[in-house]
Amino acid sequence: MSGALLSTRGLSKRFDGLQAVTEVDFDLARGEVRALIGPNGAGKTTLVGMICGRVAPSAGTILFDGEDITGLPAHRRIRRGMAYTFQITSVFAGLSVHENVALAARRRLTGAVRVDAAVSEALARVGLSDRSEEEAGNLSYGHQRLLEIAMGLVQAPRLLILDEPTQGLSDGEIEGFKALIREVREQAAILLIEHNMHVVMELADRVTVLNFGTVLAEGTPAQIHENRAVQAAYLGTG
Ligand SMILES: Nc1ncnc2c1ncn2[C@@H]1O[C@H](COP(=O)(O)OP(=O)(O)OP(=O)(O)O)[C@@H](O)[C@H]1O
Repeated sequence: MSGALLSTRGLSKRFDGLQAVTEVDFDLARGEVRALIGPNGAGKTTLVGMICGRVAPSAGTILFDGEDITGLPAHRRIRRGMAYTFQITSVFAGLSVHENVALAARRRLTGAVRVDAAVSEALARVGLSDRSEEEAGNLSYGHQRLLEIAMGLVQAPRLLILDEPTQGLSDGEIEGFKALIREVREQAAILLIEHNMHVVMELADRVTVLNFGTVLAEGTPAQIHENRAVQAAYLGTG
C-alpha cells in the first residue's frame, strides 16, 4: 500500500443535496494502466476532479507518492508529476500546435531551447510533428485529442489522467491511441476514464467500476467482464 503512486481513503464529494462520490478507497500502482468505468453519473469525473485538484473533497484524503496532497492546488499537483488531459490542458484553437504544447511545457521547463526540444519530442510521440505550425483549431477532432495528450506528455508526468480520450475518434485513430498508451506506460502510470470496452479490455491492467459514487468492483478486465454486479449496473437491473 505504501508503495502506491496514488491512494485515496474515504474520498467523498457532496454537491448540495447530492452525494456524488462516497468513501472511495483507491490505489494505483506505479507503472499501472487503470481504467475507471461506470454508468453515466456514477461519479467518475468528480473522483478524477478531486484527484487532480479541480474539485475540493467533502471528506477523505489523497496521497500522491506517499505525501498528502488533499489540500494542494491543481498547479502544484502538476509540478509533482500529475497531468490531466482534459481541463488543465485544453487546446487553444487560435494558437499553433507547437505553441499549445509549449504553453504546457513551460509549466515545467524554462529556456526556449529546452522548451522547443520537449515540444518536438512530445509532438513526435503522438505523431503530430508535421502539423506543428498549423493552427490547433484547424486540426481534425482526432488530432486535437492527440494534441491534448502531447500537452500532457510534455509535462513528463508520473501519472497521466485521461478523461474519455477515445471519445469521437475513428477506429483507425483508436488503434493509434492504443499504440501510444503502450509506449507512454513505460514512463507513467495512466488513469483512464473510458467508455469503450474494447479499449479497456486491451489496455488496462486493472479496472475500477464506480456506481452511484461507490466502488462496485475492481479487478482485471476479464474479472470485471464476468462480474454479475457490473453487468447488472450497466443493464440498469442492479
Ligand atoms: N458541479 C456539480 N454540481 C452539482 N452536481 C454535480 C456537479 N458535478 C457533478 N455533479 C453530479 O454528480 C454526479 C456524478 O457526476 P460525474 O460527472 O462525476 O459522473 P460521471 O461518472 O463522470 O458521468 P459521465 O459518464 O456521464 O461523465 C451526477 O449526478 C452529477 O449530476
